[in-house]
Amino acid sequence: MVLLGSTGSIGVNALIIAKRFGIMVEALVAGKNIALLNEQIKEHHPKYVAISDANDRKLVNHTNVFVGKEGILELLQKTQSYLVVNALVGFVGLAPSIEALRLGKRLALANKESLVVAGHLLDTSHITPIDSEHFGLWYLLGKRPVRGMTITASGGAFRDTPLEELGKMSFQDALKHPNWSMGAKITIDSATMTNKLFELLEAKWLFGVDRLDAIIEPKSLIHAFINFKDGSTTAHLAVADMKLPIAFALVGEVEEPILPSLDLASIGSFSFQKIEAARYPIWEIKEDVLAHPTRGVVINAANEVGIAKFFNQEINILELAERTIKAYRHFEDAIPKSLDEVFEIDREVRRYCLSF
Ligand SMILES: NC(=O)C1=CN([C@@H]2O[C@H](COP(=O)(O)OP(=O)(O)OC[C@H]3O[C@@H](n4cnc5c(N)ncnc54)[C@H](OP(=O)(O)O)[C@@H]3O)[C@@H](O)[C@H]2O)C=CC1
Ligand SMILES: CC(=O)[C@@H](O)[C@H](O)COP(=O)(O)O
Ligand SMILES: [Mn+2]
Repeated sequence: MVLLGSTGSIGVNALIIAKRFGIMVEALVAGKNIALLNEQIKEHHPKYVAISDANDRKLVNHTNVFVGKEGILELLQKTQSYLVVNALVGFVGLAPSIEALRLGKRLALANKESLVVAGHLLDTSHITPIDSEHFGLWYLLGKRPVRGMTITASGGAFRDTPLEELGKMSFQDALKHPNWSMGAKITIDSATMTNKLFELLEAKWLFGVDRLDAIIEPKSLIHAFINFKDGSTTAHLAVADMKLPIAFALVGEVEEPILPSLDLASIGSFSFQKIEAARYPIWEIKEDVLAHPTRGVVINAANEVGIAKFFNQEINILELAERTIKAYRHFEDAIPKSLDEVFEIDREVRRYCLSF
């Protein structure tokens, strides 16, 4: 396989699964964590490697090193592997997703931003999602007609913070996810509920279902529900650990233990809460976004600019969502009809969001 984002939270888990199932690792792509990349090279012996920064090339213990965004595409073109795992974070993951699909490879996709910004332009029949909720939905789907789908949210780092204190919370506070250990960007998206908005779009493009919703389940043990036309609802439950969705994405069918079963008696109870826009302002536009799912590129670009500003302490977490909503309303006609237009709109929205 080819693994993009090998030094991240999903990347590290993907290598654990690859080792367990004897999957050959043909190429590794990382960003700035060269120390970990070197350890991975030593253990997995990839034929090709790519990194983000040319200055780090001399630090990499490998002779076939590609560099930068173009380098990732060149590396993909060299590889023979059918399976590409895209665990890059953010918009930077889109071009490699497009290239992997263009090359006829199967795309195991953790980089949900690819689907958020261009889901209507990608061939999802060649994509296997690596996301706990979408894995849950896929696991539950059978032949029976579906009425709707509901995914769960943890509520993120600020689910119990008094509303009047939200504006004072720091980037570091937002990184304290209650249940999952993940990279910084998705953890911030979880605190703002933008991750769940993205996941609704992801579900829309993957499953083609229009009735989509999300609900808070604070234990992150229930990941997804399917409401069938007949009135039945089924739920997918599993320990909060990405190794299960990753194993299925890498291996296909898995018939051996990946995670322990849940002990329902010790869990005792489940509770559910509505997602309120007072705590998660991004939720104000949820219905509109679901009615206009091709506008995800605007939300993503504004959100990425906003996260950088939140990190630099230029704005607080409520302003992050407000700015995204402002951009979403400003660019209401920005509907990409081609992949080129996705890149164009992304650039334009970033310029706009940096101007205020
Ligand atoms: N973590 C999770 O449990 C889940 C994650 N996802 C999605 O999976 C994706 C990855 O998330 P996660 O693993 O948490 O993120 P991390 O931040 O932990 O990892 C991101 C990876 O991408 C690499 N990277 C970032 N920018 C570049 C670049 N310009 N060039 C090359 N490599 C780059 C990083 O390299 P380095 O660290 O070396 O700089 C790292 O290997 C995201 O889209 C996220 O939404 C989805 C569901 C669950
Ligand atoms: C592990 C995973 O799939 C994440 O996307 C998770 O859903 C994030 O947690 P939240 O439910 O807090 O967004
Ligand atoms: Mn998820």
